[in-house]
Amino acid sequence: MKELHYLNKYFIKYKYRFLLGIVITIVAQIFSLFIPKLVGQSMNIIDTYIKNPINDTSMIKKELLVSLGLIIGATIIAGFLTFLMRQTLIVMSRHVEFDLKNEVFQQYERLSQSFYKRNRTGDLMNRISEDVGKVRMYVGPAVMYTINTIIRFAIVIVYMYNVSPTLTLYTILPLPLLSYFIFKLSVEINNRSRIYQENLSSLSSFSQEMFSGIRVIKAYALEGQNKKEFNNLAQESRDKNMSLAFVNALFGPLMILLIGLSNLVVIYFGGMMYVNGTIENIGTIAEFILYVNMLTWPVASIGWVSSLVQEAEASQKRINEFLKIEPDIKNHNPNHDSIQGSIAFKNVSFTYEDTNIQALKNISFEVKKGETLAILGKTGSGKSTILSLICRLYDVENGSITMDGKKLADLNLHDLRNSIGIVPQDAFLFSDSIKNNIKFGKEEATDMEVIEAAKQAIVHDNIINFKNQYETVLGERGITLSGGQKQRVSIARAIIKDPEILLFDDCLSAVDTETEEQILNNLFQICKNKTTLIVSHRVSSAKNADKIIILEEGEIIQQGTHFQLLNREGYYKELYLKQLSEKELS
Ligand SMILES: Nc1ncnc2c1ncn2[C@@H]1O[C@H](COP(=O)(O)OP(=O)(O)OP(=O)(O)O)[C@@H](O)[C@H]1O
Repeated sequence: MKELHYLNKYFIKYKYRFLLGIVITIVAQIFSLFIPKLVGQSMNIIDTYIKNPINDTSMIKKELLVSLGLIIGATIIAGFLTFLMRQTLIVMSRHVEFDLKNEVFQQYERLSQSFYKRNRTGDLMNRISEDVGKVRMYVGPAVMYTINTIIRFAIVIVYMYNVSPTLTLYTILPLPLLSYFIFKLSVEINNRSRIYQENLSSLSSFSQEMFSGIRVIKAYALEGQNKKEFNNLAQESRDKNMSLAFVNALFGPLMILLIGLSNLVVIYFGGMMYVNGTIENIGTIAEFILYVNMLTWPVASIGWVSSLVQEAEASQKRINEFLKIEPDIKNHNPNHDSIQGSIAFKNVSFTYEDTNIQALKNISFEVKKGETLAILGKTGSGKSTILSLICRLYDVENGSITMDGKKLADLNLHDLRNSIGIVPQDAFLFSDSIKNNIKFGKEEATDMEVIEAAKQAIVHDNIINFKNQYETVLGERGITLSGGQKQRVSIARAIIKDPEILLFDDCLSAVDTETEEQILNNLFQICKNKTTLIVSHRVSSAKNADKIIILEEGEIIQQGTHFQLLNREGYYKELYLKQLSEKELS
């Protein structure tokens, strides 16, 4: 139960609802307990008539009708109160579920990039859906049935004891057995259901990946192979489900068997006691049979609830592990910083912890506010890493990175990231309208601003050719943009933000050179007062920059302006000549 203590704060938060739920449960139990008493009384009326038959039965009929009316009344009130009990306690658990989901999600948002590399998306999704769902079963049904059981037990046993202590003892004797069997069965159901869930998650991961890669699958004609793999997984899933269905099917009959057993005990011992005169009224037996039936579910629920608590404990443990993780990148400065955009790297070396790859070696350069720096180099030479470090997705341990003369780590993290507009290499767009995708950079942007940004990114003409224009939905249920269109929407998103620093990570690779030229001309105007870093493989993207650095295996091998570098033998000149001849050829 240690891990579940974490949830106490939610019980405190919803204490009034919780207390109300307990009060309603007590009142509901009291009303439901009138019923056996009234049934017992009715039986006694009949018993008295059988023992002393009279001609005028109208009195008996009247008494029976009154009893019947009272039974119906008590049943309706008890039913309504049970409904209210669920409305308070189960609804409270839904509130806790909502709060906990939000808490986990907020924690996900806080955590750094490295966390996402260590954990699989499926696991993250499971925490927020499956695990939170299991915890809710503890906060809701488990707590509700425990309260219900305790209250019902306390009241019923007192009632029964007052009527006949001996028969009470016989009645409750088989109940621990019932609870034990139900517990064992619930544990087995949970185990099999976990195995089935795991299998189901492999099946859905496989399908999800297949749908995402459907183009490659079709192009390589791999449908048959995939079908076979899917079939195997689906068969496994079916077998697991059947084994789960088997134990599930035992639950009902086992309950009925054990309830029947308890009833037999009451009938047998109650009958014997009636015969030898230990109990006076036959109605007592009927009353006890109803008590037994009222007790069996709460007793059975002890077993079921214990397995729910076990499950919830395991789930909360996993959730707590995530909630306790501190992000690697923390904000050390609560005060606001106004960022100008002068960036300086001094002897920066950087190694990715997980892969142990040294991406940067002793890098030093400076970009002043309003300047443009182009970074060129072979693939894997460390260009994107420089941009990641500027966004403080990782902290450096060797060397220093400063912004406006202040260490990056000493700046307010939110202000730093807010001052940056980044266009990543793999332009990610959300399954939303084009307009909202662009507005992601500035939520309050007007339609005019959206159109203006799209025009600057040379994607406006493409957008207005779509049937729904800026309202066109992208992604799974919408249209698929071409690589170049995606890149340009992503550029528009950065432009609309109007940040102090713009970082373009090889984001023109999928557009033709003519469009590239147009975009670069526009960017040249937009970026006049902004610090701009352009990562590229093309000289055309770099030639107008104030400074160009060339990276090779994490080291700067050349730096200077376009003309300075053209006058030196080396990577840049070779690249220029190669790309020039390619252009001439085309
Ligand atoms: N998130 C990461 N975790 C671990 N290693 C990484 C990560 N990102 C990059 N690397 C490694 O660091 C090195 C530099 O990668 P980086 O992405 O900075 O190169 P790049 O010059 O931008 O390459 P490209 O031109 O192909 O985009 C590579 O060897 C890469 O495998």
